[in-house]
Amino acid sequence: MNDPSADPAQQKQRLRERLRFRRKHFVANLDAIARLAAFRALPQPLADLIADRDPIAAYIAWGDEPDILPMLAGLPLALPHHAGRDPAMTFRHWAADGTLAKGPWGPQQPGGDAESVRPALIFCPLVGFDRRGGRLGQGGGHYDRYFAAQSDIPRIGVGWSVQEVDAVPTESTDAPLDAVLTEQEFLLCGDRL
Ligand SMILES: Nc1nc2c(c(=O)[nH]1)N(C=O)[C@@H](CNc1ccc(C(=O)N[C@@H](CCC(=O)O)C(=O)O)cc1)CN2
Ligand SMILES: Nc1ncnc2c1ncn2[C@@H]1O[C@H](COP(=O)(O)OP(=O)(O)OP(=O)(O)O)[C@@H](O)[C@H]1O
Repeated sequence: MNDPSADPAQQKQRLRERLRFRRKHFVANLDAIARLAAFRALPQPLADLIADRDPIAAYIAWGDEPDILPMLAGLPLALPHHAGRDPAMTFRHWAADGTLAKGPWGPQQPGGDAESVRPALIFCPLVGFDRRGGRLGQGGGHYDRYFAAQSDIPRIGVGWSVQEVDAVPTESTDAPLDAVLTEQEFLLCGDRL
């Protein structure tokens, strides 16, 4: 379990491995109907929160991440974009019929001609989370850097319920989530939303 002598970065890396394993098995064993239903409907409090926000940053699901695009259909969207295999991440406008290309870190991203934009709210994929808004990502610090630079943009983590832990180890560069969406609940964290 948690090794208190390890530094937070090491603790996070161990936790990532455990939670990716847990996520993989959870998704592989999901009942077909439950899988179809998961993340399909916007919970009403969340629908109220994102109304009139333009654009909303989503992501193209990668591996076992939840696919939130059906839930956001019809809304003005942006997606993360990397110009190269470095941590600098921006967001670009994307319409459902817009082109996508494989990005340098794996996930699909908008094509080169898409316009750069500042999202009004960000949905970000989670490897892990806790109920106070602690967030564990892929470990690149990509979202962390963006959140540090644009700290006023509300950020909502998205993950499967099995990705919850008691407390995500924190470092000084971590920015807490304002809310978490799982297939089971929409959880507000802190008092920004
Ligand atoms: N869907 C999606 N889009 C995203 C992210 C994400 O986590 N998910 N990102 C979040 O930053 C950014 C891209 N950066 C990424 C960095 C690492 C990995 C990743 O999955 N890396 C390894 C994990 C480590 C491993 O297996 O050792 C992998 O391929 O599984 C994915 C995206 C922007 N777009
Ligand atoms: N604002 C920042 N400026 C510089 N380095 C940063 C910043 N935020 C995070 N980092 C560095 O990025 C590395 C990865 O951070 P962390 O383990 O928190 O990633 P993560 O939150 O899981 O990943 P991501 O943000 O990509 O989802 C750490 O070494 C951290 O120090």
